[in-house]
Amino acid sequence: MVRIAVMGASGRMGQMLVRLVDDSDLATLSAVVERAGHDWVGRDLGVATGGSARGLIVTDDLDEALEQSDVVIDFTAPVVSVALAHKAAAAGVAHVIGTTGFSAEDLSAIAQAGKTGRIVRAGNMSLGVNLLVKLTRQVAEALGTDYDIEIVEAHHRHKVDAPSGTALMLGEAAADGRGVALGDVADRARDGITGARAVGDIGFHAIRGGDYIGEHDVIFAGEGERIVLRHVASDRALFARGAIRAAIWAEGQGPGEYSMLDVLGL
Ligand SMILES: NC(=O)C1=CN([C@@H]2O[C@H](COP(=O)(O)OP(=O)(O)OC[C@H]3O[C@@H](n4cnc5c(N)ncnc54)[C@H](OP(=O)(O)O)[C@@H]3O)[C@@H](O)[C@H]2O)C=CC1
Ligand SMILES: O=C(O)C1=N[C@H](C(=O)O)C[C@H](O)C1
Repeated sequence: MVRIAVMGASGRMGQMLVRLVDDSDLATLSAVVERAGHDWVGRDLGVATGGSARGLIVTDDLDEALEQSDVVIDFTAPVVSVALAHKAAAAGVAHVIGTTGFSAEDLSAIAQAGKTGRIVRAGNMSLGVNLLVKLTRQVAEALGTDYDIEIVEAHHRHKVDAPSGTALMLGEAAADGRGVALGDVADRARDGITGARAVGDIGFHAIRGGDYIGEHDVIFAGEGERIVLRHVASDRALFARGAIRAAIWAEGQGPGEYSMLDVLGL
């Protein structure tokens, strides 16, 4: 059994992960972590989630949690995930990062931790989206810049980052298919007299509202036709299942920063 610690256990993804690790025949829940001062800290996890006591106390002691675990799964916030990447690497614990919204500096700090630690990081842990990443690359390469690429994503009202991690993965794949760097062609905020669309740009649009779980369209708009690649997530369990699969996979790997494409063999 792979011993899994869940970071940010009270969050939307944290609670889903706790449920699905409990259901897994291959993994066991070794620790649940929340930030210092959180009202779950020191409480039994079962009681904190509205059930009966189960003998697992929510902790803010990360060192102790890492000592008891083989892998830590982390869907929290960039500042938390960057610090944890280094701590987990030093403790010899694999780190699955689902957090999104990283800056370029954050990403290079995580890459640094991946020189000694084992990290799987993906802005989306679902099989469907990772397949869509492969398809987007392929279609972008086949069509070229006669087809304008626009990426539209929709998420719940609580989401704090835009574009979504998934939208950025899809944008990277499209740019890669065209042999360009996304940073050179991304158009992330149109407003006012923008001028006509520049050839080769990749546009991003973020809808925020209600209880959307996560929807992504990659639109290839040409003369006389449009191709739309779409993924709709209708259950957060999708992401949690992918993260647990990544945790079990990471346990057997050497140092490095891996993606879900590695985990899924895509
Ligand atoms: N890769 C993927 O497949 C997916 C990625 N995500 C990403 O995961 C992240 C979390 O999403 P979601 O669950 O909806 O967000 P939530 O806000 O519901 O959960 C985040 C959790 O992390 C906790 N947290 C914050 N700081 C710390 C800390 N120092 N130590 C431990 N826990 C901490 C928060 O506690 P508190 O509330 O007290 O601050 C909260 O419980 C986002 O970046 C989101 O984009 C989401 C779904 C799928
Ligand atoms: O914040 C979310 O909820 C999600 N975040 C990820 C992202 O930024 O793409 C993945 C999923 O779409 C849900």
